[in-house]
Amino acid sequence: MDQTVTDFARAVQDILFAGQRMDQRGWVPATAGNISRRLADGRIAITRSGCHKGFLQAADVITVDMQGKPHSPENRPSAETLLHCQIYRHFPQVGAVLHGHSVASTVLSMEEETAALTLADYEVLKVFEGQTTHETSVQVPLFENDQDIARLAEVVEPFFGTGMPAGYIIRGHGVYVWGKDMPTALARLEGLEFLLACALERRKLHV
Ligand SMILES: CSCCC(=O)C(=O)COP(=O)(O)O
Ligand SMILES: [Zn+2]
Repeated sequence: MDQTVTDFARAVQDILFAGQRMDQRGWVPATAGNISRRLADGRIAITRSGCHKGFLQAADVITVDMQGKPHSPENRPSAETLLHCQIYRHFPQVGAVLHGHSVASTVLSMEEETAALTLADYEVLKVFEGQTTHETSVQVPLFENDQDIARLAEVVEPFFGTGMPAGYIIRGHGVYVWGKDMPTALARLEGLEFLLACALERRKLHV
């Protein structure tokens, strides 16, 4: 079989699996969230806008170019496609991007008054690249939500230069994470969501 076809078919399987996994964990309620995978030929495979991520069909995965333009004009890619493309442009080694709307990321990002969530002293911090001990802290940047995704991307843009080890959160909206491939991105998301759930539990204990 043609290599381009095989690569796209694998990307579709990766995206469907990720959607089911994220749905099982309660991170993509209703039609929330979006999922993408870089293809070997430079295109991006991404979820169609408005699909439930737990029940994705192969036809719900479409392709866009690095500027977010769909290859078939009748296809409407995720409303947040530009945020995926931005990550792929900044990190050539990134192969998959995930966006979810968990309770913990939504609530904590609305409650936190500073510009980042600090996650410190957790063993699971080691899920993030370069972390070898629990005696450390990771800053997850928080950005104001904006329905204008191009404008939101402009606000996020400068942070790529400063290193964003864990991903980022849009306030009251959800989290973005990425990895070299889909399993790595899913592991990062699982690690980050665990840490956010811990942080939320601790805040509840301390009220
Ligand atoms: C019901 S969630 C609102 C839109 C959103 O934030 C999201 O993640 C899903 O948008 P998409 O266009 O990718 O389906
Ligand atoms: Zn969203």
